[in-house]
Amino acid sequence: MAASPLPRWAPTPSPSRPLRLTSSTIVTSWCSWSSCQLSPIFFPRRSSEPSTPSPANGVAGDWREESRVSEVFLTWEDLSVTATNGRKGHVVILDGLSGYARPGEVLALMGPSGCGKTTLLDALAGRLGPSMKGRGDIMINGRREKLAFGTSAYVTQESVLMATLTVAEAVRYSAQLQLPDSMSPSEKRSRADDAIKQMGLAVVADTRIGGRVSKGISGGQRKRVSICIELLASPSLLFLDEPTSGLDSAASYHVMSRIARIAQRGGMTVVAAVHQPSTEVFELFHGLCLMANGKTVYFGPAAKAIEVRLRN
Ligand SMILES: Nc1ncnc2c1ncn2[C@@H]1O[C@H](COP(=O)(O)OP(=O)(O)OP(=O)(O)O)[C@@H](O)[C@H]1O
Repeated sequence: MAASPLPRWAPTPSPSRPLRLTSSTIVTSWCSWSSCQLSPIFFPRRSSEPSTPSPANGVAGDWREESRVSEVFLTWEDLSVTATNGRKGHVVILDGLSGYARPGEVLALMGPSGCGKTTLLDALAGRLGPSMKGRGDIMINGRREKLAFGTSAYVTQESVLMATLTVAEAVRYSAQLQLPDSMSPSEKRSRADDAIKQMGLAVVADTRIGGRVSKGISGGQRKRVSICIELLASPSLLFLDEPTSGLDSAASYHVMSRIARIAQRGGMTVVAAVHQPSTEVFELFHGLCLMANGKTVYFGPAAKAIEVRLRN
């Protein structure tokens, strides 16, 4: 069998399974944002949890049984990524990052262009390319486990949508293809229609998506269609790479507020790389991971980051 290009510790997708909480799932109790030590970096303390397998403590690093979880506490500890870069040898892209993302909350990854936001998202989502090598621990609910297929979704910067389809057609076709055979076509259609409503796309459901040649829905609506398609399988963990890039502040707010609301209602964990958000968008974030040169320079509540900045 060919070796997987993905790092051993990455949450790798696996064959389709229902999303249910199993007895093997440990739901760890974390300190609340407010009680955590602040700046420069803090890390959640776990309750009396069984020892977590990690290279550091010498426990075998093999994946345990797949977890089928309805809520995901995602943590990463001492996470580093290096890229093999021709003559230059190895380039360190991420250097010893630690952090976490919690159910019902949006964690924003911010920092200057090239600081490593997309690489961190890719590492957490198990999507590092073959030229990248990761080291460190990534844990799902306190354990190094595989995520069952459908538990996580990733929305990339570029949306790949067919210009000739209407919004409803695109989402319904995706539902027919993505959702399990155990669902009837009418259940799949109704799931698609619910997702369209949740993302505020009902008014443009019958409008063509459009493209460069034929004008269709707006850029913000297009972003929401891409996210809507990823939400069809009700993922517990959503990765978003620049969900607001190219949008004006009103459209950005519309996209992010929908995501924050869906996360809060459904206990979904969201990790989003975001560029220069407006104040209104920033206020939607629960957590902030501020990065520079592949390192974390602040990890904590987004609201506290402003206080820290004002104090210093
Ligand atoms: N395969 C690779 N080989 C070598 N260097 C790479 C590779 N992929 C990314 N990099 C470098 O790693 C750094 C981080 O890239 P990354 O895309 O994660 O940054 P980013 O913060 O998401 O940037 P942006 O905000 O511009 O999208 C950059 O300097 C980039 O050039």
